[in-house]
Amino acid sequence: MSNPRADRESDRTDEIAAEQTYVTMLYGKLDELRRYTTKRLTETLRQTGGTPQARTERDISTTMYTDKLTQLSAVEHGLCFGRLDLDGGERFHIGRLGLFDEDNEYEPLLIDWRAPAARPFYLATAAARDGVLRRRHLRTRWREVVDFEDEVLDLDAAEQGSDLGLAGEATLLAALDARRTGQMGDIVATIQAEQDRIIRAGMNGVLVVQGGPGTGKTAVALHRAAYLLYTFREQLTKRGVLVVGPNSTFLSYIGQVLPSLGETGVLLSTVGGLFPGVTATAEDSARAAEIKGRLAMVDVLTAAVRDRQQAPKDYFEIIFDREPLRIDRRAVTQARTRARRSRKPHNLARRVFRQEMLSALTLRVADRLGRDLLDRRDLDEINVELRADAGVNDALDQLWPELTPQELLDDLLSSPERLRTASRKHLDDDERAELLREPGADWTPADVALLDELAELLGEDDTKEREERARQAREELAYAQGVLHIMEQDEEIADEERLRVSDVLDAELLAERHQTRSDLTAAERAADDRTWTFGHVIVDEAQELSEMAWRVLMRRCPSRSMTLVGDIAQTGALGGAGSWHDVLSRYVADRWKLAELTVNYRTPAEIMAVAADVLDAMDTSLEAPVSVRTSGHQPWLRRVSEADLAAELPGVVAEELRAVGDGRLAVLLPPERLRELGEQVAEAVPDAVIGTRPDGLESPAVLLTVEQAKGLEFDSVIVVDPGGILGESAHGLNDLYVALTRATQRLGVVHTDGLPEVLGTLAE
Ligand SMILES: Nc1ncnc2c1ncn2[C@@H]1O[C@H](COP(=O)(O)OP(=O)(O)OP(=O)(O)O)[C@@H](O)[C@H]1O
Repeated sequence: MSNPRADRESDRTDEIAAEQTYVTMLYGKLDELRRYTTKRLTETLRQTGGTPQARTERDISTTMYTDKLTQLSAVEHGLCFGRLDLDGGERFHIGRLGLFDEDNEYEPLLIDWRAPAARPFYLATAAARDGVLRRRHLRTRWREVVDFEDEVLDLDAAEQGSDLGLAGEATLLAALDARRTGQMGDIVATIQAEQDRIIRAGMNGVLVVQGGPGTGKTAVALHRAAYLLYTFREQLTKRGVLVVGPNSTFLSYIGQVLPSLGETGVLLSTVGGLFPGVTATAEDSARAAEIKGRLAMVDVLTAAVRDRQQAPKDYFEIIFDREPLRIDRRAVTQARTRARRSRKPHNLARRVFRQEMLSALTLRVADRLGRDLLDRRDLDEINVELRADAGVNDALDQLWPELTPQELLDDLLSSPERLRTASRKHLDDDERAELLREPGADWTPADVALLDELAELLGEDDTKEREERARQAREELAYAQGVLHIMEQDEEIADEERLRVSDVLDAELLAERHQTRSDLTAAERAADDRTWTFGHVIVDEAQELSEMAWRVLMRRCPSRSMTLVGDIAQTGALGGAGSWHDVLSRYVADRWKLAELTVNYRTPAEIMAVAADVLDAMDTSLEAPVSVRTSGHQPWLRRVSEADLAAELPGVVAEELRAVGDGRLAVLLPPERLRELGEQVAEAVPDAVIGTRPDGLESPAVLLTVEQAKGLEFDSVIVVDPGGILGESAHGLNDLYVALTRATQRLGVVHTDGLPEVLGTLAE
């Protein structure tokens, strides 16, 4: 008698075996491609000499083969993760890159997840099948197929499906339930339809992706970068893609996603990292950051620059040609007005100022000598002498100095006098006091936006740099000629018949070899160039950016091809966004599109029920995203007296660490408490570290402020002193909402005095 269950098992085993054969063939193809690419790269690297064109071609090939190899090694895990069975009996396997059969008219063996043909894998539903009969999710471990999940797209099945219309539900839930590693993973195998529509949206214009916590905004933003690079490769490889995140911890959390998708040509940065040569290592108070982020700072900085364009009260004298030469207010203000009217930035307008002043001083000297006796040539000579005179130059430098953004901002923020003059109309005494700092103090992220603004206001007179670069190039060429000459002499002595060095290597090429920058990617070049403009800019946690930070980003993206992802309900920064309209109207009026994500893939329903009350208290019109799953763990609540908190918290943390097993735990505290308690917990619990350390996210337990935890997730979270988090800033409710929604499995709340009302459900 046949046993239906055993039959099903054996069918399944056969199917897995068939898939294994196919997947093994794909890996064979991948290995072959790797060998071929390595060989071509080695051959290219071995070549030398040739025409400039041949060298350029070689450079291009080297970059191409290197990129290809990087891509081929990135797709090793989960190379093939899906299959589509279509109406006509056709079948496609879907994977991390496209593979073709060269022996069979380049028939596709594996379809890149970004190719149009792969789209139904993410979008097809029983109600809108798009020719798809069955969608198969393959689960693999290394190169082995371990299981699969089939979805037959017929309407009966649709009726039994989940309300959220999830694709590959079992595979998705398995991915969501997995332990977190401290590094974000990619989601290519389980992208959901609402996410796919955003990932593949057109590249032009500004797209805002608004979504609650855990809706996959970060994941979508990164997959969109990979999609755009695939689809608009040529355009974007030249200009590069910039992905902006809120802090360096977040950047290291997401750092592996794009490389795992085979994409390396993306610059990941904070706004604070966008000014070459400046590293923002200091921190502002929340209030100082808010003040520095205000749009009014443009006027303050403009005034600060004007303040450096000085005129004497009446006059002053310098010695020229052994006689006093008077520089009076009228001549200076006239030259200053002309220079300002040129509308050039300060350092470029300086040339106009100097020319005007030198002309005025020439006439003054001519008067001294008797102007009637002098002709044009005499006047020119005087002008040249004045220009070369150290005393004259010193005087002109004082009146209109050449300035760097760093010098000017440092002077401004460390001088009560200068700051008062520049900000008289815009800041009050308290606000100015908040900004004052020691001269030479380290830069903060908010300073960087000011430096960038100043770089625009000051401009850069790069005449000298250009001359210097030309001089260096000439020197390198001369050096290379010299080297070749010496080598040739040696060779002539050694062997007259041998091929001469100059036959294979010319001086220009040798000089070029000294220049190491030619093979940099667009992203690498962009990182060193403040004026670089990107092909596309993606901003994560975009709600946190200040007005001044937006100006930095808009400058980097004049085409306004941007994807901005965030959640207005999670705004924590005092100067952050209250609405997307407020942020964008200044730059693109109402020409931006909004896409929304509504399903929460991170936070289980038990935790979301608690967080939803906080959202409701913030704004009753906001809707919490719907959780895709429950975890089976009810959030817990612990009351500890204020006096016992320091003594008891390490025990609470240790107990939760045991409960979470090999998962990761975050302890979130108000900033004041973190300083107080952090060290104590870290000392008492060996597995716990304070979060800003580089290994923070990798360790079993990490202590963070809410701001530091923004965008991150953990298997378990303990929120300490919710009342303190609420009271910390005007955005206390937003911060508490962020804190509560970081966990994928478990949540605990430790409070000291009365439990805040918004967390009432926890006590029930
Ligand atoms: N389609 C998906 N398949 C598998 N995992 C997913 C999917 N979408 C999202 N996730 C997972 O859900 C978690 C939350 O995603 P993500 O961090 O991108 O959300 P977010 O909207 O940026 O959250 P927040 O606003 O709280 O920072 C991540 O672990 C992500 O990998």
